[in-house]
Parts: sequence; structure tokens; C-alpha cells
Amino acid sequence: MAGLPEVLDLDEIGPDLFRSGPVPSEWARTFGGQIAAQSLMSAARTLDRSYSAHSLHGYFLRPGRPHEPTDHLVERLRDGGSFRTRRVTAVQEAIFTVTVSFHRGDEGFSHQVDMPAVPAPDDIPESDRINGWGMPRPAEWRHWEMRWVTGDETGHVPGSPARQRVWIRYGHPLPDDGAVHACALTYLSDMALLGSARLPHPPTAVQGASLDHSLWFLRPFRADEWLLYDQVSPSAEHGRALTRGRLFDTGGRLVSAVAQEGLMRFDRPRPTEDGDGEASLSPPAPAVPDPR
Ligand SMILES: CCCCCCCCCCCCCCCC(=O)SCCNC(=O)CCNC(=O)[C@H](O)C(C)(C)COP(=O)(O)OP(=O)(O)OC[C@H]1O[C@@H](n2cnc3c(N)ncnc32)[C@H](O)[C@@H]1OP(=O)(O)O
Repeated sequence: MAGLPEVLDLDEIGPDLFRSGPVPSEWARTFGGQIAAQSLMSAARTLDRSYSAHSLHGYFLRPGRPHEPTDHLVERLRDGGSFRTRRVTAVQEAIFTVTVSFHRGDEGFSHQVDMPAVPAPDDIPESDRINGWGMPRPAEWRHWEMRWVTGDETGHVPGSPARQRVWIRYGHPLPDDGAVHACALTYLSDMALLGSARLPHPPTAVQGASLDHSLWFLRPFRADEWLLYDQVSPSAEHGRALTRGRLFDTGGRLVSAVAQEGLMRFDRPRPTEDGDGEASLSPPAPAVPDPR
């Protein structure tokens, strides 16, 4: 299964045009974090490394087909002195569009919220589950180490908080390139977030997908070292759930913030060719409550 360096290894096939290869997946649609990470890398390759991404805002327009290549078209919206802005469209058909802003960094005030008090990752066992969804991680995520903060991983308890916290890191050393770590964080930021909205609800089958994604890079970090991903869902209504996340390093430094709205609508049976009404285009959904 392709690791992150292969996922981010893009061919430059034209001016400001980059192609990512197929990444085999057991899911019917391409993982959103992967598309966003590849689009971010495409944008970063049109800049020198004195600029680093400080935020991105994107929409997932259509499902991607994981077994086909994707082209990432970069538009240079503005080259300022301190800030530079790129828009990237990921195309099979247009499946994702994102605006990324880069900054050289300036001197200014400093403050941050405190990290929640949680057990250290070494005191928590590794888990192969996707919290809230009652299913194992897909093979393409197995390069990542994930440790759910004890007590957050039960799920499907009506009335329980729409909140989960997980320690996460890439399980192999990554190069000393800030752009690679930003892309890695972009990838992981979409891995578990929507699950925070799933937790308080019964294990009814739902269609789930990331609809939009906003990310801020606040302080330097490494994605091959432990990051605490603290996630909440303030609202779910009309088949959409709003989620927010904060990422801290082990020193308690707030390194990133995330916001996402996700599709979370009740899955309705779709007619099959023989009309028995059992098929669904949705990816595998939990049929039974998570046994934990
Ligand atoms: C790879 C990740 C998978 C994640 C599965 C979650 C599993 C557990 C994962 C854990 C957590 C992971 C988290 C990863 C998160 C991402 O990575 S998700 C991947 C990235 N995001 C995406 O791919 C979303 C891309 N965007 C879209 O697909 C489209 O914009 C949307 C959201 C479907 C809306 O487009 P639309 O044209 O307005 O769609 P709409 O007409 O509402 O419906 C589309 C089809 O669904 C049918 N439909 C409508 N309502 C329903 C319903 N309630 N029930 C059933 N079918 C319905 C329609 O009839 C239509 O069918 P067709 O006519 O195509 O046959």
C-alpha cells in the first residue's frame, strides 16, 4: 500500500500542472485528505520554501476515482511580498477546489489555548478502528499510528458528547521538508474528524463524506511525531455535521486548527438492477454497533 512519500510524489506534466498517480483503495471514492494533501503539494511546488502554507480552504465537489490519476491545476492568484495565494483544482472531472495562502512569517504577539489534559500516547494502546464508525481503518491509513484517548472511543451512546481525542503520527520518518509535514497534517486532518459527529448517535447507516475543509497551520511541527487531535462537533442538522479540530504537539503547542462540514445523511436503499432495493453507493457502513 502506497505510503505518504509516494502519494505526494507528483509528476509535473505542464506549467503549474501536476499529476498524482492512482492510489489503490478499498473505498469506492478517493480519500479527501489525500486529494487535499496532493493539491497542497502542487501549490507548494510553485513557490520557494521561504513561503510556507498558513491556511487552506477547500470544497470536495465530486467523488474521486482512486484507481485513476488526478491532475492538479494551480492558478497563481497573487504574489505579494509577505503572502502568496494559489488556487488548485483537482481534476478527473473537477473533484476538489482549494485556495491556499502562504506566508513568509512576521514578528508579532504570541498566545494560545492550553492543551487538554490527556494521557500520553505511550500510555494508550494502538487502535485499528475508526472511532464513531465501528469499522477498521482502511489499508491506506495503516502507515499511521492512532491511539484514542481512553473513554472517547466507545461511540454510539445516545447523548454522549460529540467529542473525541486521538494521538496520531505518521509511522515512518518523513523528510525534513516543512511542505511534506504540512501535506501530512492535511492528510491526517480528514481521517477522523467527521467521526466526532457520529459518536452521540445510534449505529444507523449513513452516507458520510467531507464536503468542505479549512485548515490553519499555526506553528512548526512534525507529522512523524505525536500530535493530539482534539475534535468536537458543535452541530448536526439537515444531513450535515459541522466539526472542528485542534492539533497539539507533545509539548502542548497548538500547531494547527481545522474546521469541516461533512455529509452525514441517513442512507436510503437504492434500487438494484433487479429492483430489490438493497444496494447503496455508500462506502461500507457499520451494520452493528461498535462492540467496544
Ligand atoms: C473515502 C472516504 C469514504 C468515507 C465514507 C464514510 C465511512 C466512514 C469513514 C470514516 C471517516 C472517514 C472520513 C473520510 C472523509 C472522506 O474522505 S469523504 C471523500 C471526500 N469527499 C467526497 O468525496 C465528497 C465529494 N462530493 C460529492 O460526492 C458531492 O458533492 C455530494 C456530496 C454527493 C453532493 O453532490 P450531489 O450531486 O448534490 O449529490 P446528490 O444528488 O445529493 O446525491 C448523489 C447520489 O446519492 C444519492 N442519494 C441522495 N441522497 C441519498 C441518501 N440519503 N442515501 C443514499 N443515496 C442518496 C442520489 O440519488 C445520487 O445518486 P445517483 O444519481 O448519483 O445515482
